[in-house]
Amino acid sequence: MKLCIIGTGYVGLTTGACFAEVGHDVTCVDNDEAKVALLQAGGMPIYEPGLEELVHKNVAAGRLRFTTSIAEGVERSLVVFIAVPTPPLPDGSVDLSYIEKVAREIAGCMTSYKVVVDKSTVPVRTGEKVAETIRRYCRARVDFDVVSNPEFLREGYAVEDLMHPDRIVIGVQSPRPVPVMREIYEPFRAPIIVTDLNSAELIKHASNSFLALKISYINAISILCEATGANVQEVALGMGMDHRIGREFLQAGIGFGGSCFPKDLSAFIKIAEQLGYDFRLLKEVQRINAEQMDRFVKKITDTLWVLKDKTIGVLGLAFKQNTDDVRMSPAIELCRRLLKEGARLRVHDPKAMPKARAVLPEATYIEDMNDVAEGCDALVIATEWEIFKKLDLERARRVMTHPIMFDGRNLFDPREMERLGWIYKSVGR
Ligand SMILES: NC(=O)c1ccc[n+]([C@@H]2O[C@H](COP(=O)([O-])OP(=O)(O)OC[C@H]3O[C@@H](n4cnc5c(N)ncnc54)[C@H](O)[C@@H]3O)[C@@H](O)[C@H]2O)c1
Ligand SMILES: O=c1ccn([C@@H]2O[C@H](COP(=O)(O)OP(=O)(O)O[C@H]3O[C@H](CO)[C@@H](O)[C@H](O)[C@H]3O)[C@@H](O)[C@H]2O)c(=O)[nH]1
Repeated sequence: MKLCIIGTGYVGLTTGACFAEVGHDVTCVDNDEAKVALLQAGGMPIYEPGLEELVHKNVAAGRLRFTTSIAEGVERSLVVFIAVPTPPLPDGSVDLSYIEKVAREIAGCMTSYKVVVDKSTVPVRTGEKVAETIRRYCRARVDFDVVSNPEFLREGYAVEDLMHPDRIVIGVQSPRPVPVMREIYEPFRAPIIVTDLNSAELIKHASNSFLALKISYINAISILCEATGANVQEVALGMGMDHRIGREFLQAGIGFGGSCFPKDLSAFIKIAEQLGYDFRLLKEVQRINAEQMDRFVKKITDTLWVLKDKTIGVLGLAFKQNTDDVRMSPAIELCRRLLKEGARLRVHDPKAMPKARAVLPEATYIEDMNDVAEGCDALVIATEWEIFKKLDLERARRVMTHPIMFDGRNLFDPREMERLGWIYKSVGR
C-alpha cells in the first residue's frame, strides 16, 4: 500500500520505517529541511534501538524515502498519516495549529480519494475538525475519509512496540476506510479494534493518563514505605502479581517525564474541564508527581545540608533509559534544581549528552560513567539506564570526598550498598 507520513519525528520516522519493513511503500515528509537532508544523506536525527538499520535497509530497498514536499507525498499515496507535534499551550490545552495547518495543506493538494489518518495525540473531537477543514480547503472537491489511529509506542522501544503492538485502534466516521486500514495493519498480526472517531481519540488520552496514574500511585505508596521501613519494590511486586493490576508501571522514582505524559495529562484535564467535568483524580496525579521531585531534592539537601560549592555527579539525563530524548526530562529538572542551590554538576548519559548540552550548558559533561565520581560530594542516579548497574562502585567510592549516593531509580540493593560502605538513599526503601 502507498503511504505518506507527514511529520518525520519520533513517531513519523519509526512508524514509517516499520510500515516499509512489512512491505508498504512509504514517503516520509517533514518541513524541517535540515532533518530531511540528514535522512536523505543516511544520517539519523534520533537514537532509537534498531531504527538506523531498519531505515537504511528500507531506503536501499526503495520502500522508504524522505521529502519536504507534502504535495509529493500526498500525490503518491492513498493513505496520508499526520504525525506532527501537538505541544501544550501555557494553560495546559493543546496547540492544534500544526494539525490544522497540515490538514489545510493536504486538502490543497488532494486530487483523488484519500484516507487521512491522524496519528498525533489529539483532544477528542479533533478528527471532526480535521474533516471539516479538509472539506473546506479541498479545491478539487474530491472524496476522503478521516481516521483516528492513535500511537502507543514507547520511546526506546519504538521498533519493538510498532512491530508487535498490543492493539491497533482505528476510529472512523463510516465503515468505508476500514478495509484499507485493516490491510495496512494486517502484517503486524495484532488485535484491531474499530471504534467511532471520538472513542479512538479518548482511548489515547485515557491510556496515557492511566499509566501516569499508576506511577503516581506507586510513588505515593513509596512515601508510606519510607515512613514504615517497608520496601516499595516488594510492595509493587506483591501487587503486580495480581494479573488484574499487572507489574508494569509500578517503578517508584523521581516521577514521570518525557514529551508525552506531562503534556497529555494536562491536555486531558483541560479537555475534561471544557466538557464540564473537573478531573480532580488526574490533578492529584500531577501533584504527586511534582511532590516526588521535591521530596527527592529535599532528601539530598537534608543529607548534604548546603549545596553551594559542592560537587554532585549525576548519572542519567534522558527522561528514561534507551533514548537520547531530554524533553521534559525529570533528570534535567533535577539538575536545574541542584544548580539553583549552587551545586557544581559532573554529568553523564550514555546517549543523551549531545541533546542535554543544549538545555543544560552549565554542567560538566563526562564521557565515561566511571569518571563522574571524581571529586564528588555525592552521586545521583536520575535515569533508569541498565548500564548504570555496572558502575565501578569501588573506584567511585575511592575518588569521592564522601561515598554518598542518592538513587532516584532504585537501581542498587540498599543492603549491598551499605555493606560496600556507601551512605545510600533511594526511593521508598
Ligand atoms: N514521542 C512519542 O513517543 C509519541 C508516542 C505516541 C504519540 N506521540 C504523539 O505523536 C505526535 C508527534 O510526536 P513526536 O514525538 O513524533 O514529535 P516530534 O517533534 O519528534 O516530530 C514531529 C515532526 O513534525 C514535523 N512538522 C511539524 N510541522 C510540520 C508540517 N507542517 N509539515 C511537515 N512536518 C512538520 C517537525 O519538523 C518534526 O520533525 C504528538 O502528537 C505526540 O503526542 C508521540
Ligand atoms: O514504572 C514506571 C514507568 C515509567 N516511569 C517514567 O515515566 C516516564 C514515561 O515512560 P514511558 O511511558 O516508558 O515512556 P514514553 O516513551 O513517554 O511512552 C509513553 O507515552 C507515549 C506517548 O504518548 C505512549 O505512546 C506510550 O504508550 C507511553 O508509555 C519516564 O520518565 C519514566 O522514567 C516511571 O517513573 N515508573
